[in-house]
Amino acid sequence: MRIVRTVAELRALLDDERRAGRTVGLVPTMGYFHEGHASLMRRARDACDVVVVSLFVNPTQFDDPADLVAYPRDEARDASVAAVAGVAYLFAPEPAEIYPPGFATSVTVARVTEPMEGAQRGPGHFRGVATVVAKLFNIVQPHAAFFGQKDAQQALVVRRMARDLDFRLRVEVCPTVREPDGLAMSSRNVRLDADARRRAVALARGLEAARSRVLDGATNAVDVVATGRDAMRALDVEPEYFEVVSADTLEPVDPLAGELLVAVAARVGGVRLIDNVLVDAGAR
Ligand SMILES: Nc1ncnc2c1ncn2[C@@H]1O[C@H](COP(=O)(O)OP(=O)(O)OP(=O)(O)O)[C@@H](O)[C@H]1O
Ligand SMILES: CC(C)(CO)[C@@H](O)C(=O)[O-]
Ligand code: BAL
Repeated sequence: MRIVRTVAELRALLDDERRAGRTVGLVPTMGYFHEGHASLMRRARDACDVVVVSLFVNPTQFDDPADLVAYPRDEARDASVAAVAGVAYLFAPEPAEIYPPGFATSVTVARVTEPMEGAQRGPGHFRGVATVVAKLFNIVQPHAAFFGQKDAQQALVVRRMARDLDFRLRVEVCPTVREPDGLAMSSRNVRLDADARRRAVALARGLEAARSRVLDGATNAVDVVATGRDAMRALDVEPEYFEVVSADTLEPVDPLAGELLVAVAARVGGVRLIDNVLVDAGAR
């Protein structure tokens, strides 16, 4: 596996790969790899001949400077995880390579960016995500790009942007990988102390309780949300938001029907976590 620092070098390498007839898969990340990241890399390796992983803690998507400073980093360990997963190129640029002096452009996606993470983290969050992902799509020009369902709203934002801006690639969303107790893997989990780690399972428990309530026939989102919130409070965790919405548009559904996204965010011991499940209300 080769570590690449510049756009020019990566472009030259990938031009050679494409000339040789090989397909290219891209896995965008912010590093500090766990099994969720590795599963995306393996899926990309199965689907494409050459896998590029980008490792860039994108400053423009952090509205909270403390969150950016505290974001965990370990490039050496990440490089070995990526190599084992069969990655060909680890693109790990400095911020000035992505945002050179004079940089003045951003990509704004309307509607799906507005609720949940957009409302909590501020309008800059998804603008930062969409802008850097658009740049990565243009730099790498992959045949397919792989994202995790754990960041469900981000995946919808990326799909919307790719469709609206005519990017010629397939966006694939891969299942959430969980710890044995159900906690969704996340780079930020490393910041949980022992008590917070024990209580962090509240997000998965709340989502499971809500899913059961939908599958038991609930038609009102308010009831489902109350069930989910109660299950979380049993572990002394108060959600920032707990929503049951259309999985396609993130808009309210009343009465509950079709493919639903149940999504939650909560601070546990000072660490902000998110999680979600898809529930097919048509299957009941
Ligand atoms: N548990 C997981 N299962 C599957 N995919 C995941 C999981 N966690 C993250 N991903 C995906 O990996 C990609 C890179 O995410 P990122 O580097 O931000 O990791 P992260 O663990 O989500 O970090 P954090 O949530 O702390 O920002 C994203 O597409 C994200 O959805
Ligand atoms: C997609 C992404 C790499 C953009 O910085 C980031 O939001 C992430 O890691 O999910
Ligand atoms: N994993 C989503 C990127 C972020 O938390 O900023």
